[in-house]
Amino acid sequence: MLLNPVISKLSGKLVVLASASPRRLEILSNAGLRFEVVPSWFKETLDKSLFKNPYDYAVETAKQKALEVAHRMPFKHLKSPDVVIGADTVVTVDGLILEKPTDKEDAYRMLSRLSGKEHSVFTGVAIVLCHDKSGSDTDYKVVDFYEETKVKFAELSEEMLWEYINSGEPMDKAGGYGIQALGGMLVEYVKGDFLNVVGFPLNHFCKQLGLIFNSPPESPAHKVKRESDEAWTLVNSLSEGAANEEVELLENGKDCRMSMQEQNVIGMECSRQHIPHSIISLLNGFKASKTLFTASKLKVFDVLNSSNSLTLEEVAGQINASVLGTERLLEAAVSLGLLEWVKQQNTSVYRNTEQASRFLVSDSPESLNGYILHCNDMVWPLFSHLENAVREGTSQHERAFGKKNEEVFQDAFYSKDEVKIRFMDAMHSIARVTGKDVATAFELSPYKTACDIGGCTGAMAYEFTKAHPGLSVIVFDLPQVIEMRRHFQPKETDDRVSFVAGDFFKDDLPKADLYILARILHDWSDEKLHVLLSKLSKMCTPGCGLLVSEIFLDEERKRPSRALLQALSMTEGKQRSPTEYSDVLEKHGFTPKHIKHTDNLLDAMLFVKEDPNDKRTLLGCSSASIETAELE
Ligand SMILES: C[S@@+](CC[C@H](N)C(=O)[O-])C[C@H]1O[C@@H](n2cnc3c(N)ncnc32)[C@H](O)[C@@H]1O
Repeated sequence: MLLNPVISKLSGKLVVLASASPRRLEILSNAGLRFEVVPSWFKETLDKSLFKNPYDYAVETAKQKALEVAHRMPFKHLKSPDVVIGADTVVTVDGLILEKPTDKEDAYRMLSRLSGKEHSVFTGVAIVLCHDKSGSDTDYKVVDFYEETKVKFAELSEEMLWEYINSGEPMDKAGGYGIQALGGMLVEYVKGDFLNVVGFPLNHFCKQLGLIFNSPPESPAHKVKRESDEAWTLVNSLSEGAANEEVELLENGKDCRMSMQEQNVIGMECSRQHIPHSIISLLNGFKASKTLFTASKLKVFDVLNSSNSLTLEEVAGQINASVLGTERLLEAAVSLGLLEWVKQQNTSVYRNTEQASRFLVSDSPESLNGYILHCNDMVWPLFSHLENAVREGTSQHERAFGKKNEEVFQDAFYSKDEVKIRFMDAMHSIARVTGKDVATAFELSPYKTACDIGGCTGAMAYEFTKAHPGLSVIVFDLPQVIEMRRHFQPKETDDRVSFVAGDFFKDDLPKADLYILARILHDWSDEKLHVLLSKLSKMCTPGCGLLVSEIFLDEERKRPSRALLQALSMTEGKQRSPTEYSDVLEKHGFTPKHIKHTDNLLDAMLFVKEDPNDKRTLLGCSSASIETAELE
């Protein structure tokens, strides 16, 4: 277990990431770190001219971001973090520091400066260690560092620059590009840590953690305790300067001493007997999911939300469960970072973590509760028959629910009102959280009327009208769904959203100049897609748009695993890559124009209906942009 333990050394501590960047969040959570996100309120307004070097500026900004959160949390969040991580990434070229572009013109200026040249990307990182001295008094120790990576851009043509700027990707990124997505196509080479360019130098960070948490050698009496502590190995092995030092590896009760050089020579002799962390996570993954589902179903997060904090007995009383069972559930939830267990005066109480308050409490604006209950009641029983699903290549609906499932939606989801509301709630919760990113993925001002095909509760449609003041949206869905839509009406309704009932395979579709297909196409086979797409193709005049939002597989169909795992319980649908979607859509005259990976569950692709007699520019999209989309 050589990779993860330095991170797991932090388990049990309240670690906070003082950054809203989804890329930093992804890098750190992929590394196995458990943390809460509390975006810093520190404004990035330090006077750059006061800093001798660009990295001094990035480090100071990172430090101020982290300290602001460390100081704020005890008062605003009523809890004290143990460790706060701040980071700031800047790009430097020609002696200038480039941060995030303020608008498209600014992005253009930045990217033209980078064109054809090598530049440096610096990420400053600050790790604030908070130590409670007594009562309200806290000591802060700051460890900071920076990492530099050099990146060379290819020569960028004007069309390429604007194509990239219009994709929307540059706007929230230092230097105006994201190397992990479309921006990767602009890059000729990278010298140094790639993740540093993405926004967080993971390797350097782990080394610093190793240094911070590397305790001095202890007496043999302490070693016995350490045998169960996986964290020990990496804390030592990642310590900076440890290359020639003796490190201690305690594996399965054996104490092997060797230098770091020896470890390299004899390979993983000592660590071979460790089960890889990824396999342990998989072995326990279903237990963790079911813990989340059960806590949601028993309304643990709701009762804690209404009282802020409760003792074990109080939670058990409110959720109407045994004290012993509740204790096990709450302890497991604490270990998963869903709850906190804190001492208050003479008692210990449970509280929701920041993330649980945002995403797990059923009436919070970003609640995923509907989707979680759908996973528990609908997806979980299907997955318990996975072996049969694989053997037979069919949906296991009949085995799981005792009923045939000939028409996916009508039979599985809409046969009973209770099940229908649960399914709609699941769609609603995901659409509310992802809708804004999908709605703002592309410049849509040429379109005035849109139709959200299979738009369910209208949650996505409301995000589109919010984002595009000139757009009105018709939500088209099955009659059984439309009749229930009032259950999900938002507080502020919008006259520009209207609802039409119908079957998209059989009935006429409303006329619009943009059609939205969010999480629709993956549900159907290629044959059914052709039925729907030929109807859409007939409705569309040249220039009409078609926005597909799905989880896109990569071209090798290897990732993301959440899409491939979802496919395991599908009835007749399948997950597809951008090229696979393009292939199907192009057969119906829709040309791919732009793609956006939103970093927020759903990706999006914009297609435009071509005039069969005129393959040239439509709606301001040049043929160069078509090529870019095809390359994707
Ligand atoms: C997976 S949900 C996606 C909902 C919504 N677009 C979203 O992203 O939240 C699929 C939607 O398609 C609708 N649907 C399925 N078959 C349909 C049909 N034949 N005609 C109209 N709507 C249909 C379902 O009722 C459901 O609302």
